[in-house]
Amino acid sequence: MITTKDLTKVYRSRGREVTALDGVDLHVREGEVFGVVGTSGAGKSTLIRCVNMLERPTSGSVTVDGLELTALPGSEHRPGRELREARRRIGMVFQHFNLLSSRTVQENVELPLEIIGADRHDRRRRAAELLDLVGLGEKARSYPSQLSGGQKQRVGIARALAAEPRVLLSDEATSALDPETTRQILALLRDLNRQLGLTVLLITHEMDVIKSVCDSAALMKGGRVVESGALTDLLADGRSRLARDLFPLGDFAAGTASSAGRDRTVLEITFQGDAPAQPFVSQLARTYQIDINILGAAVETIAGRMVGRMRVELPGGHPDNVVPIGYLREQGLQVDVLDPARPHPGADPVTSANGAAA
Ligand SMILES: Nc1ncnc2c1ncn2[C@@H]1O[C@H](COP(=O)(O)OP(=O)(O)OP(=O)(O)O)[C@@H](O)[C@H]1O
Repeated sequence: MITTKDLTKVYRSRGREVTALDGVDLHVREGEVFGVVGTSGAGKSTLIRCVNMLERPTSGSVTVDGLELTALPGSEHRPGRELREARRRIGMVFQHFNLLSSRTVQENVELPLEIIGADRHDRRRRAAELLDLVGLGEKARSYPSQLSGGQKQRVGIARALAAEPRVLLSDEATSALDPETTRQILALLRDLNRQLGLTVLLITHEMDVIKSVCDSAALMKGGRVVESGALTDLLADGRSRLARDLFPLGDFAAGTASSAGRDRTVLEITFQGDAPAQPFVSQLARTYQIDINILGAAVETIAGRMVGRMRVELPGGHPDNVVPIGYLREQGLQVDVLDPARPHPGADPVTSANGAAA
């Protein structure tokens, strides 16, 4: 639904050049919620602004719903007719809502319809429908200053949907909201994605946003996408940095004090879906008559799916445990053997669960 190929954006100001995007390839499938995460300055805002051509990329292509926007004439400030029409089919939600304070809620939602010349009756009907859809039917005559942050963002979402877009872009839509309101707005985005078949591309610096609402994600760093994919695939990849940030196990020691100096093997076992139903630790202990030390465990719901991770210690070195490790893998579990000297595979997280830079 959205594809960028080798997208670059170089800003030039006062003789300096800043490469904000450095060859970004992104593919967002129709009907999915796709999150782009990364620390400040990674290029997320530039990417989303290039997707709807609020910024014209320096090179590369952007295709949305089968139309190559980069091939359409016009600059970012003076887009041609085709580009203006294509942009209307892309809704955009902003961090600071961008509502007009002199207009009522209803009039804010009607604005995109006024611009495309819809008649008054249709505008009113459509705005009323959208306000009901976002749960704000009774606030139609209020002004933005009379609304809470969450309500303002609901108006922003209703306005973004006015021209019936197939794609919704969200630029840090929940960053200015408290955690409970964030949860409600993300749930609304998810509902709209499902009810309307809307494809959603959102950018965020918060891993929790990715975890609670996205089907797929990309991690950006220094203007590049360093990793991307469906969350379930990323979580099944022991080397995925995104997976590790999405689901940190915590700072469990790679080994215990009692085992210090002794030969041991530390495993990290990741399970998804039905796999946790199996009592694999006790089965392993019984089958191979070994004592298993559990160093840490956590279970989370990510992309609507239960995912668990457990760190265990087995007696003996890696060569002694090849058979038990093979047994676990045969059960459909993902098993990573940790290096005791470097206990966190794929370490060097770029964001933490609460979004702070690491
Ligand atoms: N209009 C501009 N002119 C010059 N440089 C810019 C401009 N906009 C962004 N940049 C630079 O491009 C880089 C990427 O910025 P961008 O805003 O896309 O990052 P971001 O990941 O969205 O960061 P944040 O989370 O802080 O918004 C940064 O180095 C930034 O300073």
